[in-house]
Amino acid sequence: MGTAIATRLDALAALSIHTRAPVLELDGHSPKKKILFVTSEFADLVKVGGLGDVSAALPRALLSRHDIRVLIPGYQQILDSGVPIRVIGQLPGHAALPSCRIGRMDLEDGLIIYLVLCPELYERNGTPYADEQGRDWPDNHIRFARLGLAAADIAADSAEMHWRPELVHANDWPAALAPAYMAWRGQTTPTLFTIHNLAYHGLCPLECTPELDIPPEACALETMEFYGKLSFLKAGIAYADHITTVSETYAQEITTPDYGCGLDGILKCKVDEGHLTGFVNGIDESWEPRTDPHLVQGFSIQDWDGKQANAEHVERLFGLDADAGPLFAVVSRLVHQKGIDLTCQVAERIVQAGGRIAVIGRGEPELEAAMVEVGQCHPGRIGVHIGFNETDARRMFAGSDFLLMPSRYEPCGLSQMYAQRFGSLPIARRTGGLADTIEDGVTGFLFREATVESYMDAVERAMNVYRHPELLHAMRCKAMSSPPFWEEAVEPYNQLYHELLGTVHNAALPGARLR
Ligand SMILES: Nc1ncnc2c1ncn2[C@@H]1O[C@H](COP(=O)(O)OP(=O)(O)O[C@H]2O[C@H](CO)[C@@H](O)[C@H](O)[C@H]2O)[C@@H](O)[C@H]1O
Repeated sequence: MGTAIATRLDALAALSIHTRAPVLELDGHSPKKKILFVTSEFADLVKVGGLGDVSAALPRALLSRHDIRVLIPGYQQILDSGVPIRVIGQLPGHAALPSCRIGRMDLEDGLIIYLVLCPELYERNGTPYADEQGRDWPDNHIRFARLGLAAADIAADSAEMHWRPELVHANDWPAALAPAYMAWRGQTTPTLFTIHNLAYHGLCPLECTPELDIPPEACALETMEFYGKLSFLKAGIAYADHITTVSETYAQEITTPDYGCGLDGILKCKVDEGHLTGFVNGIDESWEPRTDPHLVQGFSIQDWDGKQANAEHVERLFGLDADAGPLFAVVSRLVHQKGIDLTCQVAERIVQAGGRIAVIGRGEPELEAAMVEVGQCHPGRIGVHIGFNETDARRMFAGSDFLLMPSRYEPCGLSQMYAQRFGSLPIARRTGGLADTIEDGVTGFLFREATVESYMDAVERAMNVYRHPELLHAMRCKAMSSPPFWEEAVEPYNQLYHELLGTVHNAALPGARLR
């Protein structure tokens, strides 16, 4: 086993792990283009999961190349952030969508955030999508249609903001009506729609069509109708000029019935037309183990003391026995997607084998309860915190030996890359972005089936590596340098923006986009 790993590491070192996409030759003098990035989360201000991280990092990484600005609802948390807001525009209501104002925030690093200011829709306690009890807001269709329509209005210059985007980049179902409203109104500004998670559709009854000012012809099978409902996500797919998702493997998976969430048919058509591409996410530069201010103590491949200091902190925080057993971490939304039920099932076997587990997460009430119960059965060996805490999460990536991420599907996944960067080896299912970012036996451990047996096989391989410090060290070093930073990961978006901006509207982009 150990020899096999060492051999693979040597072979990889000789070959150079990264294969890079060919770089499109762009005119060095091409001017910065105006891009509106439409999203429902932005990590600095409001974050539920990975969409928040990407929305904060991707536009920043593009700032040197484009005049890119973010549009997001003016949630209570954002108004409370203390960053000054100037009102710069006003938009009328349409059907049941109330009128709103547009606010502008200038962040210290130069990124400009536009806010859709609409107190009756956004100024509430809770998350962007749900109340404090986790129940979806009943008017989410109005709240996020308002976001999409605001983007379309800004693209049409209706808000008179003296800034009009040349391309609109919408993300996930909450922003998906932006390209749709633009298409229904005959606006020709190019649009890009990025799917971060195909499982969240943004469904509402067909009867909402007039409320949302959706033309009746849009409620067809080829456009927005989905099993007798309106699907925001499907509208984004149907109307955007191009669609991306966040890894190459997920881009392929979603064209199959197993992963397509009922949309594999339309997505397959998009592939055939050359309109669907997968680009793996990057990580931002705050993921630097030497200097991250969240950590108890920094560390590097030359100086591991800080990793041990973070491990001891995590042990205390989660009430875990201080001993030599491997420390496993779970940092995750506690939802079916993430295979949390599988982790509950393997937890006892990990403990029996001498492991300890620290869990932080929140999500579906049944999975939260199941996780808490597993923790109560193994005091000192499994500690569970229900909640969301960025500092604790970072210390867990830094302090743990392994990250458990047995996702049933994973569009890209960021947690496994954060773990790698902080020297914790992910144990993950070979799916989506996990398959694209983890080299089995080199920068983590992959297993194929969503079963306890398959999962335990990978856990046992990890435990075996743990017993061979020289192998553990070699894998950690490889893992820490493997995740791409956004500075590099953003280049395919830059190229795609240029292609879309230089293409006749609605004409197919050349070449097979899905590789
Ligand atoms: N309890 C907690 N406390 C603190 N931090 C916590 C936490 N629970 C989760 N997090 C953090 O939330 C983020 C989760 O991001 P992921 O990309 O791993 O998954 P998510 O499913 O949310 O994102 C979706 O969008 C992203 C972005 O494209 C895709 O990578 C992914 O596959 C897709 O499912 C990470 O920053 C993680 O550290």
